[in-house]
Amino acid sequence: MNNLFQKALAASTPFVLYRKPNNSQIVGWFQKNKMLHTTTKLTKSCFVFAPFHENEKIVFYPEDCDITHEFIDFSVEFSQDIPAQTNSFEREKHLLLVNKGIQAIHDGLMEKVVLSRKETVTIEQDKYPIYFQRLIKKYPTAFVYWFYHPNVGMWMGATPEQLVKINNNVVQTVSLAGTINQPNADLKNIIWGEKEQNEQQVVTDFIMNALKPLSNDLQATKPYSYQAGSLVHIKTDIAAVLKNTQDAYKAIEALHPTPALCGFPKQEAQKFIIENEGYNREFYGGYLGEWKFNNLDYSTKSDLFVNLRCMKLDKNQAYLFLGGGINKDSIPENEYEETVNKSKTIKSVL
Ligand SMILES: C=C(O[C@H]1C=CC=C(C(=O)O)[C@@H]1O)C(=O)O
Repeated sequence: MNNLFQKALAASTPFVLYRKPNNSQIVGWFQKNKMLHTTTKLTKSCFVFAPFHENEKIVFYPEDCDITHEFIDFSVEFSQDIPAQTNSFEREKHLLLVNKGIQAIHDGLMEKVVLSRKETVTIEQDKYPIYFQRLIKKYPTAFVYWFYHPNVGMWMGATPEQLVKINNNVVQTVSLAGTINQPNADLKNIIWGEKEQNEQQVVTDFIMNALKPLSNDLQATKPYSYQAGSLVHIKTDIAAVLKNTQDAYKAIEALHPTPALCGFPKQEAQKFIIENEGYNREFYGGYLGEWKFNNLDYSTKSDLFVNLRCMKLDKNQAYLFLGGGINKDSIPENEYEETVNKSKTIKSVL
């Protein structure tokens, strides 16, 4: 087993282990004490763990952490896939929520809202490292992480969605939305429905408008099909050259949370989520990763991901966070089914 796992298991102090997409190294940040560092604005270089709601404090690990890199050197067994089970109470609850969202869209309150539910699964506490190893092996193109802070809790996930990759004055991001369940899909030949195309276009338009004031050179690819585990999404790659490198953080403030996790218009969707979802998303739908900023020359080199396909771990329980984009063409039963399919990303490693 990698030394990093042993170190994480023995740690009572805050840590994060992560493996970037298509990378053969695991990075570990270990804080030297139990302090909880929070901020409302990212200024110094750090590992950031930001919540979904912008008015809640951003957690970060400062750069003076013990930072270690280690090549992936383990093999791990997979247990048999447990078929995803339908809980009729959870299903009814989600159908009611989605129906309410569709009604609000028909009433003209908003165009799109991402509605989610939190599902509890029984797990084995001594298998946390195994769950993490399985995520690493199973999702080579995802950002896979294991985060722990005594005041925040333990989180783990395998996200397919980059929030931003920033290299000085170039910001790269993606519009990722629309879902079908199709393992090993023939990506070139997928025909997307209107509901999914619209759902993703809302995200692309929002990102382009958010970045426009900060850039004179903004480009987007055509939408294409992207495999994330057994699911396929629609994806557009977007790149902006910033007028001012100092605006890197403004780009994050303008983007987060995008309509891939929140909705459009942002304020209305966020209000609807708070008033109707019935639980606090905490760090689900937030973002995490490396924020590198040098205020002497204003250089930035950051790699941040949206926190989804994730779970919060508490002893022998895992809480899975499962959401989906709702628009005027949504069919509630299909939306529930989509959350069941999304739960397999995590359930297949438990
Ligand atoms: C909100 C989630 O996924 C987002 C990312 C890709 C596709 C999505 C969708 O089809 O609804 C969501 O916007 C989630 O996995 O919890």
